[in-house]
Parts: sequence; structure tokens; C-alpha cells
Amino acid sequence: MPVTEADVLEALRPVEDPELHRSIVDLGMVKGVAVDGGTVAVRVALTVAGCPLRAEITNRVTEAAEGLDGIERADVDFTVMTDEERAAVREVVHGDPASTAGSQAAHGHAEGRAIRFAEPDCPTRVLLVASGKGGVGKSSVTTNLAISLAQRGKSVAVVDADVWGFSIPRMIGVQHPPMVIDGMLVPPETHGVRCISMGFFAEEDTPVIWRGPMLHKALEQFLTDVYWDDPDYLLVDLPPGTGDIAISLASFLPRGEVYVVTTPQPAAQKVAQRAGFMAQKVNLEVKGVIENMSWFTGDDGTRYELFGSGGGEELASTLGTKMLGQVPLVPALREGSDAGRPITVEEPDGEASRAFAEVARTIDVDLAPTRRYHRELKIV
Ligand SMILES: Nc1ncnc2c1ncn2[C@@H]1O[C@H](COP(=O)(O)OP(=O)(O)OP(=O)(O)O)[C@@H](O)[C@H]1O
Repeated sequence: MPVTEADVLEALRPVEDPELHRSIVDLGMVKGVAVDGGTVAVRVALTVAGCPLRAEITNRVTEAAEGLDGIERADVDFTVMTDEERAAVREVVHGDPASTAGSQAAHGHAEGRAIRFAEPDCPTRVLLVASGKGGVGKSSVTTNLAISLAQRGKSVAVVDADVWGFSIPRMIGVQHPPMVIDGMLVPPETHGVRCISMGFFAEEDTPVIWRGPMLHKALEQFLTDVYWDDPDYLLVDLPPGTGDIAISLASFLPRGEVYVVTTPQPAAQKVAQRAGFMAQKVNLEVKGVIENMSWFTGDDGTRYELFGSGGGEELASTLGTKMLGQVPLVPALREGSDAGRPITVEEPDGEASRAFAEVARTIDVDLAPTRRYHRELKIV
């Protein structure tokens, strides 16, 4: 039997938009299908003009259509959605329009909008990555831990809340800024990790001079106006230290698990301790310490403890928590970060990547919560 247009539509149904992770058919992106013998023409409406995912969508559509028996060639052409169509997409993916971005007359922060990650039935584990001071590798740990969790098959998102020293987009190698669909921000996905950062809204070499209340609102918007789609994990790269941002986030994310990154030298512990104690003061549990730059392995296999040793263990014991892992100092990690090629992607079997994979496993398996949250079990 010859292939019909309905057959093609069925074949396209499992094709997902690469970042919205929903069927392109359900999203209303397939605007037309025409079969002519062994050739099929498919017209796809992109959510936004100049959509950076066009090539990937072409590949997916072509592969699905050409998988049909009797179809030899698929030609894909593109159009762009109208405002109404975009509004419909936002409604499909982001639910009730009254509670989501873009529904307000003045787009932006909507007072009182719920933060999904704070809701009892939200399945997402929120990992807050903290450090006492800058430069210990907190952003590198956040980036590579996120990728390691994604490599375990988890859906992972990152909020770069290091508003003054945002570096995640560069480190992870983000290819394009977030897309805006009817006021809803769709975070770009790289190596299986979705990410949003102040870096998308400020120039790299311009200092962020926003004051506390504006930052507070910006972060709240990162948690509400962005289409996160209930990932398994949300990692938050906190600014170093114990300032207002960390406290704001604690109030936004009361179910956050805190992980403190430190270096091995004893002097660093005093500063890192403050971050840990601050978390405990705002009632967040410090779930573990990750020691970074623990040693450098020479060509002959000798380990050189350039920054001393024992700091991570000591900090963990002071904070009453566990040390989850030690990440060695590897020049390729820094080079990869600078070039947007994370070590966990470039050298997945290397010494540092194995350390990140083990920390990811510990968090994912050993520290998995035993309690499940059910809305219906909420005691009022
Ligand atoms: N294990 C490591 N091996 C080699 N270089 C590393 C390692 N960890 C971090 N670095 C490098 O150290 C520098 C600081 O790291 P990073 O930016 O992750 O720190 P940070 O604690 O987030 O700092 P800030 O909060 O100031 O942004 C970067 O150049 C990074 O590439």
C-alpha cells in the first residue's frame, strides 16, 4: 500500500523538539505533509525565526520520514509560527497560562507565582553547590557534576546563580542563548544539560552592578519563567561566600541539598565552613563536601599534593557530613573549561572524569531520598 499523509504524520509523532522535549506534532510544528510517490515534503513551523535547532530538527524529521517503507526521500522546509501559535506552544509545555510567564500585561516577574522546585510534589532534586570563597572550582564542579549526572541518563538543569562571576555557559560550551517563546525562556541544552545564566543577559566583560533586590528578582525569574520541565536534578551554582543571594536561594528552594566545594589546604577550611554553617542556619542540609584540586599526578604516576591534604575530610567532619570525593588537579580540565569543552565530555575515562562520575553516582544512588513527596499526603 502506498504511504499516506496520515502515515507520515504518525511516523513524525515520536519526533521531539530537541529542547522542548515534546512531540513536534503535538506542539503544532508540523504544518503540512505531501506525499508524491517515494518522496515526501514536510513543512515545519519553527517556534522562533532563526531557530538554532533547525538543522537538528531537519535531521530528525528526515530520519523519521525516510524510515517509512516506500519513502526514499524527505524534503523539509520551514516557516515560523505566528504569535498565537507560539502562545499555544507555551500553553502545551508550560501548563496553565494564568500562572506562567508572558501572561502578565507587563512581561517579567509575576508576584506570587509559585516556584515549582519548592512544591512538595516536584520530583526534582535541587543541589546547591556552594563554596566559602572564589576560585576553588565550584563552577567547574557544578558543570562536570551536571554532565556526569546526565551521562547516567538523568535529566539535568543548571542555574548559574553566580551572578557576578557567571561562567557556566562558557565552561559547558553553550552554543546559543535561550529561546523566548511567548515570554517563556527555553534554556539551551548542551551535553544533555539545560542551563540558564546571568551570562545570557549581561556582557561577559561588563560587571553586573545590579543591587540585591534586582538580583533576587532575576533569580526568582530564573526559577519561574524558565521552562524547566521537572528535571531529575537542578544544580545551582551559588556565588562564593555567604551573601544575600545564597540566602535568597535558600528561601526559594527550601528542599535544596547543599554541597560544599573546597580545596585541600587547611586555611581554606575556615572560609568554607562559613558557607556550610550558613546553609545550616537557613535550615538546609549540607549533604556533602567535594574536595577539588586534591593532587596532581605526575607522568610517573606519583601524586603531588600541591595544596596540602586532609581539608575536605576535616571540613566534612566539622559540618557533620560526608566527603563525597576528591577531584585531582588536571590541566586539561582548565583548558577544557576555557574552551567550552568540559573534561567529562572530552576525556570521560580520565582521572578527573572518573572522580566526577563517582560523586554523581554517590549523589544519585547513595544519597537518593527514601521519602517520596506526594501532594495528596501533605498535612494541612
Ligand atoms: N580540578 C581542576 N584542575 C585544574 N584546573 C581547575 C580544576 N578545578 C578548577 N580549575 C580551574 O580553576 C579556575 C577556577 O575554577 P572555577 O571558576 O570553577 O572556580 P569557582 O570556585 O567557581 O570560582 P568563582 O566562584 O570565582 O567563579 C578555572 O580556571 C578552572 O578551570
